Amino acid sequence: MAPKQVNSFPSVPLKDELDIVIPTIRSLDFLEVWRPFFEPYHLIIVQDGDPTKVIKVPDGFDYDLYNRNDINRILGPKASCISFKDGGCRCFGFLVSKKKYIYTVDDDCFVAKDPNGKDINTVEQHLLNLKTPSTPFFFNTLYDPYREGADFVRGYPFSLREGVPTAVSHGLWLNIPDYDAPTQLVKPLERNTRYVDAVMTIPKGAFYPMCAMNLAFDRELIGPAMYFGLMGDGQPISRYDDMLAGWCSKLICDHLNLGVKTGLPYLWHSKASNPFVNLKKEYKGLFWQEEIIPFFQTLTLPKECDTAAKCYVELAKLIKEKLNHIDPYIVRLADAMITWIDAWEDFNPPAEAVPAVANAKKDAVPPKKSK
Ligand SMILES: O=c1ccn([C@@H]2O[C@H](COP(=O)(O)OP(=O)(O)O[C@H]3O[C@@H](CO)[C@H](O)[C@H]3O)[C@@H](O)[C@H]2O)c(=O)[nH]1
Ligand SMILES: [Mn+2]
Repeated sequence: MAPKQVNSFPSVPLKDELDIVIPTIRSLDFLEVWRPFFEPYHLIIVQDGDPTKVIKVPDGFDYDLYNRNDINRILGPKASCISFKDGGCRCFGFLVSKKKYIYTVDDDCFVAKDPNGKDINTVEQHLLNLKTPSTPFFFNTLYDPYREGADFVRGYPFSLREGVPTAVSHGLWLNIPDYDAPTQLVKPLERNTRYVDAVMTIPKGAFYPMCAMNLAFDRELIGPAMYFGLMGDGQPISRYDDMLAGWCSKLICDHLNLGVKTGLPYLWHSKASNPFVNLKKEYKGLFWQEEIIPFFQTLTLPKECDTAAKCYVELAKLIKEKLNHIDPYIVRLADAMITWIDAWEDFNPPAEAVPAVANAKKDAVPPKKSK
């Protein structure tokens, strides 16, 4: 029985281990309030919308900024799998990063305070979540057993106390909650004021609505599954970018015995997007999901799928085969999932790839600009 890991916050920023990916179609002024926590890290900014618009990055940050022209130049025909005019474009940042961990955050999210009035360093908490094990096979009723001041409760099998590696850390939001359009419409003034001091592993076999506003993950474990789909311009659906990635990544985490955590850290979500615009963007998802989610709930991947990429390719095939009756879009989506994996492997060659070829491809990506 392995000694229980007692976790403490990483003492220094782990800038060599983590990139921060920000999709934006507006402004990056929000970075000012995050400076104490974000400045040590490399930012990958994915500028959506009009590439001729100049989006200013506040001085002092180390960043690469990619607009649509860069994405097209770098990916060539494979750029077709990256959404345009939807926050899902952020997954381009996941593709080009070279770091083990990714933290992705929206540009209308700010630093929240904990009940003691202390500013919450979301990066630190996410790293802690990712660096400590998950417990998907048996629920610990005292929540995260690896946390200071907690442990496994009586009756928790000792054979399961080592836990499994954590692949995803899903943070939450105070103020504007991530509601769908119908809920936003009927509860326009509702604000989330409840700070729940807990981190929980989402049990194996359970799915969840993954929101990308405050999300971190281990690229090496689950990166290939973090594709944010074909959304926005020219597509029949939007605002289901992170939902798709959530369903796919959770199925694959369950298959590979990896963990997904939700809860701390919180951030402050400031902007309520227009519920009528959102309804138009997401309405197909509201009814498609009633069929898509049971598909994921009843799916078993073959045991030969022993990496996230292999699982993802198999999943794309099954989606194309089993869900194409929903809408012709599903076929395009499944094809785009394969294109994504092709692009992923151009930048992140599988271990068995020929080093010479892999290096040539990897070096073909000059960033647009960095400081
Ligand atoms: O066309 C676009 C629209 C937005 N973005 C960037 O994406 C994020 C989120 O945008 P926004 O805050 O307007 O969206 P919300 O309604 O608050 O939240 C949705 O976004 C996803 C979570 O991230 C999910 O779909 C919903 O929860 C901002 O950074 C925008 O700048 C974009 O790049 N292109
Ligand atoms: Mn928002």
